[in-house]
Amino acid sequence: MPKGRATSERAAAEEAPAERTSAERAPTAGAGAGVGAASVQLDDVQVRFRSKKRDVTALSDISLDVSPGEFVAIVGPSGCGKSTLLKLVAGLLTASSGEVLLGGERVKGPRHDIGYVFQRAALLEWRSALRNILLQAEMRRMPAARARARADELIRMTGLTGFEDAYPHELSGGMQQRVALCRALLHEPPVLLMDEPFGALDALTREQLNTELNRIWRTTGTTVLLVTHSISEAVYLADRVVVMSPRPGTITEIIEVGLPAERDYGETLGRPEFRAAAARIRELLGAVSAQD
Ligand SMILES: Nc1ncnc2c1ncn2[C@@H]1O[C@H](COP(=O)(O)OP(=O)(O)OP(=O)(O)O)[C@@H](O)[C@H]1O
Repeated sequence: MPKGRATSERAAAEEAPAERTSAERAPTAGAGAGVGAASVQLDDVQVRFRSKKRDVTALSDISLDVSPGEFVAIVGPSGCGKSTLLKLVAGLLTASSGEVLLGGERVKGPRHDIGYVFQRAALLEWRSALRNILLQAEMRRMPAARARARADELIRMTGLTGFEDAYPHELSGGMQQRVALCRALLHEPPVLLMDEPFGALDALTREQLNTELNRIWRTTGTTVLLVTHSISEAVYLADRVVVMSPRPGTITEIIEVGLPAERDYGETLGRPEFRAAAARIRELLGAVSAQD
């Protein structure tokens, strides 16, 4: 295999890269029934980026406790530090002050056990959908039979059956994002981090994927942190929505959505709890952001 290709394959798998600790195998408190989900805690976190040209405080006074199995959405104006917050949890960035804990353990460096999904699916074009998903297993040396069974299950859940041998260029944007989601979930991560995963999709595909993500979250029981610019996506999917202020990002308010875990899309959008939460978030964000 060419060297560049091997490096790209490693980088792609790193999106959701080893073994969970016993602390992370705590029972799931949320809606799901499945894998061990981890808690996430940020305690008085501040992040400053310093260079010769500028000194930017991206996050300030961030304290947040996410229970195992909980779904938390993060909304806020562009540049308020949402992606920075996810990178802290993944250990890709270190806080300037304060602490970040995953499953009760301090995050000291990149956490290869988590799942990460980005706006762009970042699939390897020379691998089929199934082989893109199984890349995760190869990098982790998961037993082949277990990996294949899990991949098949995720493929079924995401409606990709029949497209296992299709290459990325043969898949729609929504299907590519489904493959990225399967890859991120293959090793049953204790935490799934999603950074605007559906931002580049059309409204209808986004709705479908929201419904699938709600079902997958309930089935796997993993903890999810989702960054989104869509208020309705945040409220439809989350147990709680964290609303952030413009830079330096602080937490303005945390909204309890108060909806049952199982959510029919159309029915949920008409519910008073949904409308109340969405209205409050819109009010908090004011004119500064958010698509809907
Ligand atoms: N590696 C970095 N070096 C310097 N500054 C950075 C770095 N990463 C982020 N920043 C700055 O930190 C602030 C927060 O960035 P971040 O990407 O977290 O915002 P965001 O809320 O995710 O934005 P968007 O919604 O536009 O994606 C921005 O001002 C950005 O310029």
